Amino acid sequence: MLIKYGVSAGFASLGSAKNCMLASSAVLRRQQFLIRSLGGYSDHTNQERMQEIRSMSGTTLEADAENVLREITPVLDPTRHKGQAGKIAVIGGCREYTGAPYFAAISALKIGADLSHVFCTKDAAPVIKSYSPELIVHPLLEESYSISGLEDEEKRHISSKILTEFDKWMKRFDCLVVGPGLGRDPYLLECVSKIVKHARQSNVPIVIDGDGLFLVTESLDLVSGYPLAVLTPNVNEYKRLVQKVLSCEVNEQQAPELLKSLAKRIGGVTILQKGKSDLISDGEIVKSVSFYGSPRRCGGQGDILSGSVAVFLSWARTKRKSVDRSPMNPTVLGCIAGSALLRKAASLAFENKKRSTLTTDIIECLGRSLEDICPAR
Ligand SMILES: NC(=O)C1=CN([C@@H]2O[C@H](COP(=O)(O)OP(=O)(O)OC[C@H]3O[C@@H](n4cnc5c(N)ncnc54)[C@H](O)[C@@H]3O)[C@@H](O)[C@H]2O)[C@@H](O)CC1
Ligand SMILES: Nc1ncnc2c1ncn2[C@@H]1O[C@H](COP(=O)(O)OP(=O)(O)OP(=O)(O)O)[C@@H](O)[C@H]1O
Ligand SMILES: [Mg+2]
Repeated sequence: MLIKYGVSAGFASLGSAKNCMLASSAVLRRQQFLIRSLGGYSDHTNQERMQEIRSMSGTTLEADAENVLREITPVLDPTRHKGQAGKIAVIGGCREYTGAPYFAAISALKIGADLSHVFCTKDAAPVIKSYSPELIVHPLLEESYSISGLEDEEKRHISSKILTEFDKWMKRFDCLVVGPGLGRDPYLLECVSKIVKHARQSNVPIVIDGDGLFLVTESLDLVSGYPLAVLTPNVNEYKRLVQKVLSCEVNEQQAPELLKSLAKRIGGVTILQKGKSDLISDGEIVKSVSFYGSPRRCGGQGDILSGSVAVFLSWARTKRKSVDRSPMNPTVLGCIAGSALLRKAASLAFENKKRSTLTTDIIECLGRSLEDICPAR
């Protein structure tokens, strides 16, 4: 069953009937705007999409994303110390991909986390360090090529040293992002599987993205039944997940229902299905973030999203411990906030840069986008 808007939002600030009506009309206006903005396209898929959005109006999925952002973003309190606004670690970065972990880790800082670490392969580390002095970069992981020629016993020894080293850090993190630019090397992925298992034992939330999704699609047990796991698949990653778990093809017509079944089947993990609209489900409710971002599809936007979700999820968990005003799962709140902020920043960047908009331009707009919604004072 899809949750009706206003009941699902559940924030105290939306508690009165009057406020609910105001909020509903704001959502309707947003949907009408979205329908208008899609109206310029004539291809079949977009016609279907318009129909889908119209049919959502009765039982609207659209999250009240700005309110979510306001609710979970902490005030800048001078009594707080370094680390209290979030300590994030990205596990990713290999010989091919150094941009993805950088985008995820720097986005976390730009939003407001205090510390952002990257655990990557030895070869990728100097490159990632050279992008930014703000990141703490650990040249920890090994790929098969760097240990080729070693005996199996030695390989096992290296793998256990990597795990021991990571364990020293793990409990300090509020959230891990596993996968941006991780690559698919079997030795490296085996090591990362062990890291995920340890993180889970320690109840550290984990956002799984990029090649991390390749890993968990092959080994669902890693996340199955873990409520602090968030999966952020793009269109391909989602197709693979649906085929593996539900043994069927993706059906655009029943996207919310399919997503909810998938999240439920993986034991109540939260899934953020990226696309024209971002759809989010924890197996209980489904929410969407649909307002228009940018028509540029440059690589790296999903990496911004995974770093952002990690920060907002951590903030939502902290807020829940202190006030507990929202009945929504903190992982769902983190996804709504991350998706909304990325789309707003992409839209701002596109206003300025048009066709030449790149991921770094979007990252530069994260701060202003959040500031517009939650002024720092
Ligand atoms: N600068 C970088 O270092 C970047 C590295 N990235 C990393 O690259 C690795 C692979 O990620 P991918 O996103 O390419 O993996 P995917 O499995 O999504 O994509 C694999 C192939 O599918 C194609 N594809 C992607 N989106 C599609 C769509 N909407 N419809 C049809 N085909 C589509 C791609 O062109 C690619 O050839 C991950 O580790 C990821 O994190 C990306 O995050 C992009 C930026
Ligand atoms: N067709 C689209 N129209 C509008 N926005 C989109 C569209 N597709 C994706 N997005 C937005 O871009 C964000 C990143 O999604 P995308 O599918 O590009 O991820 P990705 O492929 O994992 O990216 P990356 O290149 O970082 O790996 C999504 O959260 C969504 O908000
Ligand atoms: Mg990606």
